[in-house]
Amino acid sequence: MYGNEMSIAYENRVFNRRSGLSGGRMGCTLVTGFLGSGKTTLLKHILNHRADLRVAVLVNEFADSDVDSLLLNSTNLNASFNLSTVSLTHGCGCCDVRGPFRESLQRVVDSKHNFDCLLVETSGLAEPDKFIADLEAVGIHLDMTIAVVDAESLQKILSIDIVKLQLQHVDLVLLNKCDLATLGQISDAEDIIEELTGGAKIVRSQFCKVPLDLVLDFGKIEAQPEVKEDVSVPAILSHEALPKMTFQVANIGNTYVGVSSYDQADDQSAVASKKRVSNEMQRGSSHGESFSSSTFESETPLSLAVFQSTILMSIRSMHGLLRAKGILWFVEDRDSRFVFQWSGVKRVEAVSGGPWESAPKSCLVLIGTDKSELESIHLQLSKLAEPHKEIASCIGSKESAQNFSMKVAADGRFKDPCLKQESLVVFGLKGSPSRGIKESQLNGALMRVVNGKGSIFLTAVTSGLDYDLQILLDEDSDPDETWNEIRTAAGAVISKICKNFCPCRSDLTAHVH
Ligand SMILES: Nc1nc2c(ncn2[C@@H]2O[C@H](COP(=O)(O)OP(=O)(O)OP(=O)(O)O)[C@@H](O)[C@H]2O)c(=O)[nH]1
Repeated sequence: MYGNEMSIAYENRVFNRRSGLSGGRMGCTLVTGFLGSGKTTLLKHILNHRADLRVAVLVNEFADSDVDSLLLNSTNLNASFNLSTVSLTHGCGCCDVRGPFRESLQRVVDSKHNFDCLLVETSGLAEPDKFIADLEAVGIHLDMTIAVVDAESLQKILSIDIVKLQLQHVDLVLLNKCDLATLGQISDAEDIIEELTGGAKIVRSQFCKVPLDLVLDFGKIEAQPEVKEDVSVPAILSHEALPKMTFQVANIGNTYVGVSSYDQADDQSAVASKKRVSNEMQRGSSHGESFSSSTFESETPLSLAVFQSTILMSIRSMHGLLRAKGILWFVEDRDSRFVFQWSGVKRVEAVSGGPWESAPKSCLVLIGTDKSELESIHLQLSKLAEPHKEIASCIGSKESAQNFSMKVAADGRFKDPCLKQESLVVFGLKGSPSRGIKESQLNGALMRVVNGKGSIFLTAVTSGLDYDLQILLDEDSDPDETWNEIRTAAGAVISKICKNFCPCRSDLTAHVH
């Protein structure tokens, strides 16, 4: 825990609780912000640094899959807190006042855990105001509403009405992803936010790393009496958002494909507030009249080679795609569970944090404005996941991979590369922990820069402090071109990170080179 993350008010609260002083209403921090801005990242940051604070978390998801719970790894998280996880399905916090959202809130209030505070992550397409009545109804006090904003992409998404609505009644704006944005983008975003919020506090952040007393109102967290832990009560409730209309379901072997969407014209059961959001979207969006989400699930591993050469290419060419996220299982690296993220200005990440803890499967959610684009990706994914495709899928090129490895090995800024599965090269820039440069910073940034250009798809595998990148050289890959692109991107990343994080830049640059 960082020294400055806990305020005196927090310490007082812990002291009071330990002294058995009873308290009043539970406080809530409502986290809003457009799709992919960094809301879950903020939640993870708070949970990782919460010390002994009893935090209940409620996640409201637009898609009909419980993917945020997977990405938050809530089962593990709760296990480490000695708590159980409950996933809630159906209903919507922002549209159904008597639905599961209020029930979940009531469960948090009634919980024997005596939570100190509640965090609610709204879906990236929800209006935060809609949650307030429910909080009040169950006796939870709204301490603050925080909007997380992607500094790099704010200007591009301003035409979407919900982006502006989400900024209307907030107390604090985390201007996030400042590592990706230029100084010009950051200051333009600050001007826009100031105008839209009427002067809310704005704090710049990278990966939402901010002191906890900025985002939790410790002053208002009342002292709660200590109680015996009841592990049957959840700390993290993953709450799926909108009742969906399924318009296509295919069943191929063990692969289940469902496309669902929220479409006002189709969904007569939508309640008034949801309809209003949709109508406002219609007016504000240049694409179609509503948002759609599609969920792909497969218990057959996908070919990484085909995924990068066809699916990713198609995804990149989609005009209406706003967000993609999920867990991927690849034939070429069966042991790794890749978390796939597509957000903001076509930023793509696929990071594996370790092996599978349950039966491997892929689950990918796409959210966008063009239903037909989503359907088309669906079809491609379902073909890719057909069991007989698995054998034919290893189409990497050993020769190209060896050629590429030799080039990496000759560049002193990189660690020694190795080959995995013949055509999969594992490589990465060297970090320098003693000088404050982490492998994860360098290689994470390198992955984002290279993947952002669109012709190469890097995945990352992490273990402890190690952060390796993987590239699959397929039959069409030109090792020289590939290496040139990665080498150039590496130079840019090193220079930016050295410039941002260390005053004695020349020293660090010399070391890394
Ligand atoms: N480079 C960079 N990436 C970030 C930062 N904050 C978050 N991300 C990445 O952005 C992606 C989306 O972050 P999430 O926290 O899942 O965003 P979200 O708002 O919860 O997304 P939805 O729930 O789908 O609306 C992930 O790949 C994060 O790792 C940041 O400050 N810099």
